[in-house]
Amino acid sequence: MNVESMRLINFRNYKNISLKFHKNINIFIGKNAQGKTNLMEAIYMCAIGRSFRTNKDKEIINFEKNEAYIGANVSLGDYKKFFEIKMERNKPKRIRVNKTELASYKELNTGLNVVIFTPEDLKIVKGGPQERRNFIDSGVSQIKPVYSYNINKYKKLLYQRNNLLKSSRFRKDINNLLEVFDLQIAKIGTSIILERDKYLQKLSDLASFNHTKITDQLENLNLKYMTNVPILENKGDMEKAYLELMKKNLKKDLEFGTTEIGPHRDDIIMMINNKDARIYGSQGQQRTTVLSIILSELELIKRERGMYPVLLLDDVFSELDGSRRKYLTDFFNHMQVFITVTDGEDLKSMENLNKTIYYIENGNLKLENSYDSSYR
Ligand SMILES: Nc1ncnc2c1ncn2[C@@H]1O[C@H](COP(=O)(O)OP(=O)(O)OP(=O)(O)O)[C@@H](O)[C@H]1O
Repeated sequence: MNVESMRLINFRNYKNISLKFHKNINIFIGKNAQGKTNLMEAIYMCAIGRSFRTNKDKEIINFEKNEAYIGANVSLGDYKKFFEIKMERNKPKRIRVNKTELASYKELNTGLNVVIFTPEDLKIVKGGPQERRNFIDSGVSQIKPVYSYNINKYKKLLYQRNNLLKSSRFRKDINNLLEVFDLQIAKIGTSIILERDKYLQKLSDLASFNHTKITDQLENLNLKYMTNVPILENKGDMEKAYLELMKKNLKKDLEFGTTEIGPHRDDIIMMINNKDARIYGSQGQQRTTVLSIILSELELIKRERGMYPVLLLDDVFSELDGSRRKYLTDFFNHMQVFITVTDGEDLKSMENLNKTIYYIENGNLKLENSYDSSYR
């Protein structure tokens, strides 16, 4: 799959531009604050329907304007799609695919897949459990769109349950009400845990393979999914065990006004040579862990969707040392990649690869002729 072309109108610092992309490597070179990440954001939005930087669409609209537009022609194997996103101040954004309007951006999930790698991703290792849950949720959603529906439903039910717990003193019917909620929560929570567990097992095998190769057999990476609900083979039995646990914990839940049991407390433990990477990993080891995981995500999407996703590398390429950069570059043959750099020097490892380079200055683009090594 690849993004063939894109039109941006009043999108951040781009007034009105049309871009044609290379089906393999695209590079955006520019000094700081010129608009490189803005382009990554626009591509990401075509796949996921929302930004990776903000939940507020109005921030994306050019400061001086009231509307913004993204249009993108996307090739998905044998067929093509035309995505359009229109944003207006103080109105929900509108999304069209092949000129048909979608009811919500969540419906967009079945089209284009993207994997993004930014310096912020270090949080997957270093940050709190919420960062790791978000990471796993966005990974599962890309290959199983119904999953994000379940996550949203679960969050709503949990919010309502916690509100009920907090108001329990004023309600005589609290036990009956909670019973209704708990049945639904255990059902949806079980599905979420099983999906996460399945995804993480696959991801862990691939990440461990990548990590060993990147580190020249020196390090062994192991990812372990942690949940406070027992994972059982039979889904019905698991739901029952989940409900039992909720019942056992009810006294405590009522006391604190929050729900203890469930996937909102899940975490992923990342072990390098049997030591917790979050606590004992050096900055370099943590970075390599993220790289191993991101590369595994690409492979998982390929397995599930039959095509590699589009890869967005924002500000990370120059941060990697030579051998890691080489390992990453070897993946580039298979997919469309977008890379941002501030300095052309960083691109030496890609000298002989086919690519398109855009120079970016204050929301203006200059295209350097596409370079095709096969004509040399
Ligand atoms: N809504 C907006 N309207 C107009 N300009 C905006 C808007 N949002 C951000 N910008 C501008 O976009 C620029 C930042 O763009 P971007 O984040 O893409 O930079 P970058 O080239 O990736 O920089 P760096 O290398 O520092 O990461 C800034 O000049 C900022 O003022």
